[in-house]
Amino acid sequence: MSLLIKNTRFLDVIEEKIQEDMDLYIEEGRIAKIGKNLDVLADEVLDGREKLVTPGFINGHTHLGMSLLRNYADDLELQTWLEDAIWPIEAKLDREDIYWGSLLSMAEMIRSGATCFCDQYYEMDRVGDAALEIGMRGILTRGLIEDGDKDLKLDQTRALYQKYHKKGKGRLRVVPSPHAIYTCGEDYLKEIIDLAKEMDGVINIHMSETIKEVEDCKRDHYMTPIQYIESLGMLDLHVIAAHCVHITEEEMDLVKNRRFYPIYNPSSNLKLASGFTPVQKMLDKGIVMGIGTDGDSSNNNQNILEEIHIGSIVNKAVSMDPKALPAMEILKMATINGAKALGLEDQVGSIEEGKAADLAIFNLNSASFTPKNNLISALCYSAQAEDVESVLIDGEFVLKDRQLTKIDYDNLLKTVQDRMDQLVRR
Ligand SMILES: CSC[C@H]1O[C@@H](n2cnc3c(O)ncnc32)[C@H](O)[C@@H]1O
Ligand SMILES: [Zn+2]
Repeated sequence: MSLLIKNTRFLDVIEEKIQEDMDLYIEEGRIAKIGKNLDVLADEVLDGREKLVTPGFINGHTHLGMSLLRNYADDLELQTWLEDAIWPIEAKLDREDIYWGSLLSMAEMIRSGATCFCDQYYEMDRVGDAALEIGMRGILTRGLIEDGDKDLKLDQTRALYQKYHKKGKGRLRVVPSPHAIYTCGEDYLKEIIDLAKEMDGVINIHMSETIKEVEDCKRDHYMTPIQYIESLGMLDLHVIAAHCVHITEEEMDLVKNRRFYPIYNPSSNLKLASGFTPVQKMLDKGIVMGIGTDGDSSNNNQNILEEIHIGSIVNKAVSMDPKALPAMEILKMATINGAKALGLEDQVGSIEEGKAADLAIFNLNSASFTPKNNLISALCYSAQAEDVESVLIDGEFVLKDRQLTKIDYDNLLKTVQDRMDQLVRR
């Protein structure tokens, strides 16, 4: 199956510009050729004149199964939200709730142009099944909280790795994932680090999200959270570190030459009142960052375009600098730098020959893109999810003319509603 997108524009995150009047030739799931007036025959030709093609966006931190809990527990700070509201109801979620909730989150992500995620949750085999069904790329991480089942959870991570790592033509990865330093003790964290070394040397964790986390860490370990994980040897790994809201300059210096990748979650940090991530400071130190939506009970959606927009403008206001986190910089966080953060830059994150054809195709005949003064600005500041006309993953349409191609969307919405109605009665 081959596809030629003719006479189009695309977001080039390497050259940091919009490439105009280009042809993109996609064959066997890859971007095979990029150029002007390509002389190729394709099974399908798409007129790209009123379109803008971007790399599929990368959602670097999610809890996909949480979509059943959208608008369920609002207006609380992290610890109260988790302990009094979220963990009690999560204990009632079954495997099928998590499957359907994850499918809904994936549908929402695709409908806003995202093609890849890094998810931390429970029942991750069902999240993997949902990803295989809808065709998404992603990292599956079984969230590890230390309790009576701690060894069982490590075994579940091993089993997940055996069954899902590199499945779906290599689109899925499995990575060990301590939930946070405040839910895993020192020995358990060390065991997880050892497990990560046995696997691919990658770890996914919530880091320095709240002032309470930092203060408790200083009280218990006489170190800041990043000094603490360094003392455990975690910084020898590739670390996908969600949040990093309360990170000091010293900590930034500690991680800047390591494979430590903070994932910015602006909506969640705003809604849980966790604080403001010093994104521009970290970027200035050369730290590579991704961006993520977090879960549906702290965001409360999986719209990656909204995250890009909010993430940029909040950072400007907080730093009182309109030049902070400009459109191209945050678009890179959602594409090439997000791919680096997840260790997937050889495969995705940019429109380059040889990379997987994970692409979002925007329809420019919309208010958000009219007039076409600056398409990079439009993607960050005015684009809407409805402008995402089609999405390809591995060269296959997963969204075509706003229709999800692999699943029944109406049935999905109905099933999630039914399951939530049942859940509250359980
Ligand atoms: C053990 S699976 C993942 C676990 O994380 C919870 N969670 C969701 N959002 C956050 C957040 O912002 N900080 C910390 N923990 C979070 C989720 O509800 C699951 O219980
Ligand atoms: Zn999270």
